[in-house]
Amino acid sequence: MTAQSAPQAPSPFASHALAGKRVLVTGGGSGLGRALAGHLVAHGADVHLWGRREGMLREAAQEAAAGRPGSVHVATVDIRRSDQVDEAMGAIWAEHGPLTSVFNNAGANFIARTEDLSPRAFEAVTSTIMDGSYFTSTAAARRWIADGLPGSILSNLTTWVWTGSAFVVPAAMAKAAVHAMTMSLAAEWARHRIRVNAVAPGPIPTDYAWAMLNPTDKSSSGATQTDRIPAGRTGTVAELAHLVIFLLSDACAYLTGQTIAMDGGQMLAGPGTFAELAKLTDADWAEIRAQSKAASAVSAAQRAVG
Ligand SMILES: CCCCCCCCCCC/C=C/C(=O)SCCNC(=O)CCNC(=O)[C@H](O)C(C)(C)COP(=O)(O)OP(=O)(O)OC[C@H]1O[C@@H](n2cnc3c(N)ncnc32)[C@H](O)[C@@H]1OP(=O)(O)O
Ligand SMILES: NC(=O)C1=CN([C@@H]2O[C@H](COP(=O)(O)OP(=O)(O)OC[C@H]3O[C@@H](n4cnc5c(N)ncnc54)[C@H](OP(=O)(O)O)[C@@H]3O)[C@@H](O)[C@H]2O)C=CC1
Repeated sequence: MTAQSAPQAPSPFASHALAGKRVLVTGGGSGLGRALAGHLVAHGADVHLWGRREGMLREAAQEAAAGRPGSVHVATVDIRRSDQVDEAMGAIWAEHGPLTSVFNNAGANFIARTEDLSPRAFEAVTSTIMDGSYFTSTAAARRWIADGLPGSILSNLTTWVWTGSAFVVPAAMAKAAVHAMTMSLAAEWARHRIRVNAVAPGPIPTDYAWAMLNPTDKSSSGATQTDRIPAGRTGTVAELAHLVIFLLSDACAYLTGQTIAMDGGQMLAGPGTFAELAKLTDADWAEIRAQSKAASAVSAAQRAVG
């Protein structure tokens, strides 16, 4: 299969689609969170970026706020620490006003044989994804509920929540836990007008994810190979941004409890399917048809009825 080039995917949304929204993006100093921040600002949102590296957060804010100075704010927060999360959330409420939306995007991951992982390695990954998403979501929601305000929580998961994945077991487990949180809190908090959803992107190359998931020339796998994706390419930040903007907007106020995959068909083209036959030529298919029809004719000739 030849790799397809990504379409430009212009935004289908008006530039005010997120006007009045104040969105927290965890893990906003790098990768997807950093790139998404610019799209959120371009659609009218004010954005708060959290992460542990102050320099990167400041650079990211400058980049994202280029079109609207003052629209992006940063704070250094380790989301594994509930005390830090609560203090930083309180500071947003006090200094900027209530958030409208939380995007649980921060993540930690690396490929490793599970039998080699130390307890600290397991915890480094699971606490970032699971505890961090829980602490951040509840710190915002407690305030929304107390203030009688609506809110929207969105988490950045992966298709491993449905398939699992070998060699990234702590991340697959923790993302599945956040998937469960998404469904559970959607039902619990709908009466407070708090929506809880998630996205599950397929591969969208970012520097750190690829350093962690495909670090050597022997570590390439179906998870990161373009030719194993039916769409023939990886996803783009713009495509993810459009889904995120829609889910954070008021256009889908009745949509809650859902995890939406956007992976070019990757998850559905696993090794137990025939998806790899997309590489066959017309001649290959003609030969396949001839062979299977011949086998069918033999079997038909042996039938006693019909
Ligand atoms: C099946 C269908 C296919 C689907 C395909 C989907 C395609 C792509 C999907 C991508 C999904 C998700 C990707 C990502 O999340 S990528 C994000 C990557 N970004 C990050 O990880 C950013 C944050 N990362 C970090 O902070 C660090 O990398 C780390 C996770 C290691 C945590 O750092 P921290 O400073 O907290 O921890 P330490 O360095 O002190 O280490 C803690 C213990 O962990 C051990 N360790 C660290 N690295 C490794 C390693 N590479 N292998 C094994 N063990 C490791 C370390 O030794 C410490 O343990 P000990 O004290 O016991 O030694
Ligand atoms: N790239 C891809 O193909 C895919 C990515 N995803 C998900 O998208 C998200 C972003 O990944 P990506 O942009 O690729 O990778 P990055 O490594 O660039 O992003 C991860 C971010 O999380 C932050 N982070 C990690 N630990 C903490 C912590 N304890 N407290 C606060 N922030 C933290 C990091 O900043 P710092 O280290 O400064 O704290 C970093 O900015 C992840 O959840 C990932 O699982 C999902 C599917 C596919």
